[in-house]
Amino acid sequence: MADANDEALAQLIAVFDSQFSESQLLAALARRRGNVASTIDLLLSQQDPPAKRRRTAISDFFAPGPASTKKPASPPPESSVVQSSTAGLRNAFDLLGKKADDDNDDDPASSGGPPIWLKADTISSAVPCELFTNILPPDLADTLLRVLLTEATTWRRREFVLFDREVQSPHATSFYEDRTPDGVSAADYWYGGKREKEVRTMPPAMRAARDFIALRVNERMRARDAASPSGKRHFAELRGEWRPNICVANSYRDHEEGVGPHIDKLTYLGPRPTIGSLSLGAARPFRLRRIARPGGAPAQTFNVVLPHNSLLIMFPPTQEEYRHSVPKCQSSSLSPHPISHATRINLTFRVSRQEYQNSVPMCKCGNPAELRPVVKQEKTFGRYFYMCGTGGSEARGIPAGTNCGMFEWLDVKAKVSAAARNENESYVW
Ligand SMILES: O=C(O)CCC(=O)C(=O)O
Ligand SMILES: [Fe+2]
Repeated sequence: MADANDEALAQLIAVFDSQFSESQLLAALARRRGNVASTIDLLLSQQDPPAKRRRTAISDFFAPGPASTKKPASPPPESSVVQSSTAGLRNAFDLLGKKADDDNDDDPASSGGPPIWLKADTISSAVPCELFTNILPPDLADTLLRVLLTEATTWRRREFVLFDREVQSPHATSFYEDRTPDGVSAADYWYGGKREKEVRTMPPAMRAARDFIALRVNERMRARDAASPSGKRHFAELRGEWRPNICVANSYRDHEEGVGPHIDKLTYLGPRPTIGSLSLGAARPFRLRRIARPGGAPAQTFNVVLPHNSLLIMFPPTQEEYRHSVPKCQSSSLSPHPISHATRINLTFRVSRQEYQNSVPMCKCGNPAELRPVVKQEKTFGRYFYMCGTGGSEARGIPAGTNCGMFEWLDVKAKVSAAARNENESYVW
């Protein structure tokens, strides 16, 4: 096979994972005379009768994202532990018939062994994560939980259509930022192709928690740098201090709620992010599923219970090699908390990197594209690409929820050199 074809094939596999065989991809590529964007359009149109499209993109819908603006959030209910939801809408887990602990998201042929249960003292030997219990002073953890239970009454549930029924995401979400003079701007925070208008300012208890978490994460990052074979961090990672300026908040009312398997969006974080995840309230299992890849380790499910006031640090390459989820679970697998009862709140602190945030390419819908890692293809493993975040644009004749076929490789080395040049310039200046 010619090199150009190889490259094109790799791009198609990066977009479609295993939805088409190699020969189908090559046939489509030949029909479109080697033009990758046009081949993507062709395959999307073949693959996607409307109902199918919804099904294939379902894990995206479960991933934290903005609520639809179709309906306003309902007014805060009386009890502070119940978040807003729109009466009458079913949660998407129910409609899919998701059973407790069901996480059948991967290729069944490569399902790996039985789930492995991890704890704080065993987790880092199995996955690129560390878990710390009692991370915050207990009073701060309880205060923050109370503050967030109140805030969560106005967090949003995403609404979308699944098998022609309107459903809600099985969790409520909001975004917070701590805007520093050179920090991220709320107005520019886009998610899933939509501008996120409701970015909130971190309340003081959240900032205080963030500071404790940053201390621990930086200490562990330095230790990992020192222990790495080169004694250095991977070149594509964030350089220097980990200063989280954005936070995604999620609330799960009870064991029936959760978030489906996903990889966090890398658009603002860049490749190989480190994410600090604080759990508050009810304790319940969190799941990491290693993605099977030819030439890589087989698929494998790992579970870990995340208790109140614990910090899970997801180091690289968690986002590149695993999907994570909070599966719907048995009520007996959830330990209620005296303040929040069955409700669990999670805060993921993240660093939005200027060099990524400020130069997101636009897709053909006119929306910022999404940055994703190649996860399954051995030849292009380690690379990243931008693609349409399934936004659509009525003005441009691209129906809402439709992928426009935009695809672009990220040149990580060029990005790193440009960032280094900028740093040097600021020293000279
Ligand atoms: O609730 C959790 O532990 C995970 C939340 C999550 O995956 C996310 O915010 O991306
Ligand atoms: Fe996530």
